[in-house]
Amino acid sequence: MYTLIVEDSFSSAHFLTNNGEIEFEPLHGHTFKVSVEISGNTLDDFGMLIDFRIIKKKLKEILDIFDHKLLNDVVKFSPTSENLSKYIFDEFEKFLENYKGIIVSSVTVWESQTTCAKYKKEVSR
Ligand SMILES: Nc1nc2c(c(=O)[nH]1)N=C([C@H](O)[C@H](O)COP(=O)(O)OP(=O)(O)OP(=O)(O)O)CN2
Ligand SMILES: [Zn+2]
Repeated sequence: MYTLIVEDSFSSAHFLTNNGEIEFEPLHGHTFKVSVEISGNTLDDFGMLIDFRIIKKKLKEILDIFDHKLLNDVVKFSPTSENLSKYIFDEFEKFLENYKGIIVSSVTVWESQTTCAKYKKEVSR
């Protein structure tokens, strides 16, 4: 299996919420780093799983929704790294429906240099 990894970042403000109620921490900002892993078994005639440029463009399109925004205004869930990684994963999964044999295997959202959340789907047997 081949795996591609594409990274990008966005800068946003957020505060965490608990069932819609503002959590203990005040409004603050991060430069979030996002890493997307795309996997598949078969290369095309160019020797590519999928062109990096296609993944970079889609990732930027998704992250532009968040960039320089208050995340709480953009999404309906509490904007934790976990929830953001699942949101980005789901967007990529929808996008890759058009590309046979290529899946998004994980999305990692780094909130700082030392903390991140990764979302990947359980493989059901
Ligand atoms: N599992 C998660 N825990 C926390 C998240 C999250 O998304 N998932 N987010 C936060 C806060 O957004 C906060 O930004 C992080 O807090 P903290 O780790 O305390 O970071 P600080 O930079 O403020 O603290 P340092 O001591 O400078 O590292 C909290 N938890
Ligand atoms: Zn934060």
